[in-house]
Amino acid sequence: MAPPTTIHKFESEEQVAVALAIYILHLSVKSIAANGTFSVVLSGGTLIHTLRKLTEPPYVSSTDWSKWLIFFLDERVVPLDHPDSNYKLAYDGFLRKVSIPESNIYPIKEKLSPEEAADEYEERLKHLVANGTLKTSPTTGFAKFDLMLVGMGPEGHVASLFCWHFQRFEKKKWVTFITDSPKPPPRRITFTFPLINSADEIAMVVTGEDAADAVKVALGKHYADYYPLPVQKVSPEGGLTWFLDKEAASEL
Ligand SMILES: O=C(O)[C@H](O)[C@@H](O)[C@H](O)[C@H](O)COP(=O)(O)O
Repeated sequence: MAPPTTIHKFESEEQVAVALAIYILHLSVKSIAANGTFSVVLSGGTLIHTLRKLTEPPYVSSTDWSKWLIFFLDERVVPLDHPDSNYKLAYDGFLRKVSIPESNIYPIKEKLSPEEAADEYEERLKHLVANGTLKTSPTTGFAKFDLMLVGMGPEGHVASLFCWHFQRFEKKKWVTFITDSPKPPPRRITFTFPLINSADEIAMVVTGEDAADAVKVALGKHYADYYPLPVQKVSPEGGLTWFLDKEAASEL
């Protein structure tokens, strides 16, 4: 059965940021009470800016940051201090402003090829499942994160799973790689759909008018028979919640 999908539309990106912070904090309290931790997967892109309210009062003091575990949905294979690094983006815009212990943050390993970096990240996730740090999905056997925060490109890509690129069809691997990403830089690693869809909760966070056409394809009523965009394959075991501003929702 398809998971429940909730669509929130807001007048402004500022309202998206506030609603997103409240939604995340609510989930953090629930997960920490249930598991003792809150495992969160971050995208790059505009999402990190939209997370800004979490770092500000009153939200910043409404969660136990020491229980958060941070992972990366996709990452550019560059040094962690490179301007293209999603880790650097997340660190500068979010992580350095809150008190998540460094040992709870899982960036990619540097100085590996894309293939090696993907394999190493997958092995690390499997180890965290084996030692009980991460939950596992009883249905798929993949790791089950409490929350994935997913952005979407204007042509409907999510993570580094792009239209017309085979990585979107991966069934077995947890993490794979791409060396010809149409969005620069070309060398990246990315979670696969089976891992993404094993999540408890996914928030699709999409703002700005560039995204409006793909939002219409993903959520509109008349496009179901066309070849699906990557974003249309997002279907987590738990809930799916869309956060849209007026511009992103303008074609709905
Ligand atoms: O490496 C990346 O670029 C991101 O992780 C990517 O998957 C991003 O989430 C989308 O491209 C949306 O990006 P925007 O929100 O900037 O459009």
